Amino acid sequence: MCKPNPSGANSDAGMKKSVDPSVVSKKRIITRSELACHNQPSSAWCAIHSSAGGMTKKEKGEGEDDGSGGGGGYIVLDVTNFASVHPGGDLVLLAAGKDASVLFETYHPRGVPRSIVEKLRIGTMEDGSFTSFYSWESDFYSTLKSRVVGRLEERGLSRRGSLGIQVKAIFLLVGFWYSLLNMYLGMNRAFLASALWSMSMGIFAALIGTNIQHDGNHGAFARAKYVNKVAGWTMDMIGASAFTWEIQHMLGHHPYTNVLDMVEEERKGMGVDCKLEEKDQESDPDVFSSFPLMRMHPLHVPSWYHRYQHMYAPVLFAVMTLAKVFQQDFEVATSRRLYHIDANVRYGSGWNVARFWIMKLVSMSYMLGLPMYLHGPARGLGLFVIGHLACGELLATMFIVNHVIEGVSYGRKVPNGCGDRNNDNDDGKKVCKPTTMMGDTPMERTREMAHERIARGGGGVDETKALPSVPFNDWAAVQCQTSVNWAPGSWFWNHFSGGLSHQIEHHLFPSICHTNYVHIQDVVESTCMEYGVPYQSEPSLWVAYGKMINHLKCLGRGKIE
Ligand code: HEM
Repeated sequence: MCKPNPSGANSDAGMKKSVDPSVVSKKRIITRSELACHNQPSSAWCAIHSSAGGMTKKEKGEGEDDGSGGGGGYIVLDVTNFASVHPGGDLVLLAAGKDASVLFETYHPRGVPRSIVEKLRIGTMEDGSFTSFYSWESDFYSTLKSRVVGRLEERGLSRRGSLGIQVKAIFLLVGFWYSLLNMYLGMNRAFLASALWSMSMGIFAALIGTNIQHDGNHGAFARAKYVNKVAGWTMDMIGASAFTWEIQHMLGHHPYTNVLDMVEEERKGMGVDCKLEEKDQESDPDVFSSFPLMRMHPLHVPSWYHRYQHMYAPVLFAVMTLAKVFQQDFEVATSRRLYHIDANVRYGSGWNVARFWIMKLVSMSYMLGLPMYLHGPARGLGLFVIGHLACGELLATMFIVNHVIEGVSYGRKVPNGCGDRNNDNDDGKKVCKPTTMMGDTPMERTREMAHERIARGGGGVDETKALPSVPFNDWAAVQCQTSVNWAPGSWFWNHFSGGLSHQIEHHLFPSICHTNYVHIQDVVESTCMEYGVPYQSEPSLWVAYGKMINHLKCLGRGKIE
C-alpha cells in the first residue's frame, strides 16, 4: 500500500500528476516504499546513485560529507513529464519506482548533463535504502564509453540505427509474411510443404525478435523514438508481448546478469512471498526462470533429474516461446509483476493493457486462428506449434550460450558476507565475487596475468603504468565476467544473431545499434586487457553450443554448491 507523505507530494492527487520539482526541496528524504508508489506512467519517480548523476556533495544539496565519497547516496528524480521529451522516449518510464542507476549509466554512452538531472531532482533517498551489488568507483566503464563513442564518431557511424539494420528489417518482415502466406495457401498441398513454410515463419520470427524488436525496445533501432517504438512492437506482431519482454530483459536480465539474490531464494524455498516493494530488485530472472526444470545457477539445489538436463534442454528450449506467449505474458499482464519485478510501469496504464489484449487477439488470429480455419483445427494447431518450436530453438540456442557456458561467472547477493575463501569481501558489502561453476574467479586470474604482463613489459604494454584498479563488482566488469561472445568480429554472425554474438558489447552498450558491434569489438577487448578485466570469446556458435551443453551437464550433476 502506498502511504501518504508529509509533503503531500505522494497523496492521491500527487499520484495523478508529477511533482513540480521547483517547489519540492531537493533535500527532502524519500523512503523506499514512497518511491515504490511512484511506479506508473502517471507518476514516475526513480532513484539514481548520486555518482551516476555525476554530482558533487554540494550539488547533491547535502552540504556536508555524507561519507559516501560522493557516490554512496541516492537522489530521486521525477521523470513523469520528462518522458514526453526524453530523447530515448518512454524508456525512461521503465525506471519508475526503482533504483535506476544501472539503466541511467548504461543507456547514456555520452552521459547526461548535470543540469537536466538537477532540474528533475525532487529529493534524496533515505540512508540505507538500497544495498547494491555493484560498485561505480572505477573509471573502467567511463573510459570504455568515451573510447567507444570516439570510435563510432571517427568512423562516421550513428550510435542508434543504420542502413544495415533497416534493409535487414525489411527483408525479415517480408520473409515472415511471405512464409505465413505460403503456409495459408498450402491447404491443398501436402502437410509437409505447409510445415516447412511454418518452420520458415518461425525462423523469421526469431530473427525479427533478435534483429528488430530487440534493438527497437533498447532504443537502438533508430534515432527517432517513434521508429524505435514501432520496431519494438514487432514483438507483439510475432505473438509475444513487448511489455513483458521489457520487464524481464531490460529490468531484470540486463542490469543484474547472472546475479542471484540469496535472501529471496531462501524465502522462496520456505514458501514466503513478501510484498513487491520489500523485494530486492537485483536478481536476474533469466537464471532462475527455468528452475526447477533446469538448474542454471550453481547455488540452486540440484534434483536427480537435473543429471539429464543437458539431454532434455534442447527440447525445453524449443517450447520456450510457447510458454512465453501462452503463460508468462498473461500472468505478468494480470498480476502486474514478474517474479520480484514490479510491472506496473507498463501494465499500470489502461492504454498499454488495451494494446496488450488487442495485439494478442490480432496476432493469435493470423498465427493460429486462420491456419486452423484454412487447414482444419488439428493441422492448423500443428502448424502453429511447428513454427514456435523452430522459433524457440533458434532463439534459445543463440541466447543461452552467452550466459550459461563454461568459464562464465555467477554473482550472488547474500545477507552476511560470503564466508568462504574465494569470496571474502573486505568492504562489508553484501556481495560476493562472481565465480564460475567450478568456484574460480576469472577476474582474479585475469588480473594476475595482467600484472605478470606488465612486469614482463613488451607486447604493447606500458610497464611504467600500474594496472588500473577495478573492483570485482564494478558494474561493467561484472558484465564482462557474466557474458561470453562467440564468433567475435564476424560480420555475418553479428547480422544473423542481431548482435547476440557480441554479447559483451551488447551488455555494455545496449542502446548502441547492434550493427556497430563489429566496429567497437576491438576497442572493448583491448580496454578489458588494459584494465585486467576478463573478456571471454568462443570461436564459433558450435564451439559455444558444445560448451553450453557440457556446462549444463556439470551443473546438472550438482558438482559445485
Ligand atoms: C532517469 C533519468 C533519465 C534522464 C535524466 C535521461 C536523460 C537523457 C538525455 C539528456 C539524453 C540525451 C543524451 C545524448 O544526447 O547523448 C538521453 C538519451 C537516451 N536515454 Fe535517457 N534519461 C534517463 C533515463 C533513461 C532510461 C531509464 C533509459 C532506458 C531504459 C534511457 C534511455 C535513453 C536512450 C536510449 C537515449 C538515447 C541515447 C543515445 O543517443 O545514445 N534513459 N536520456
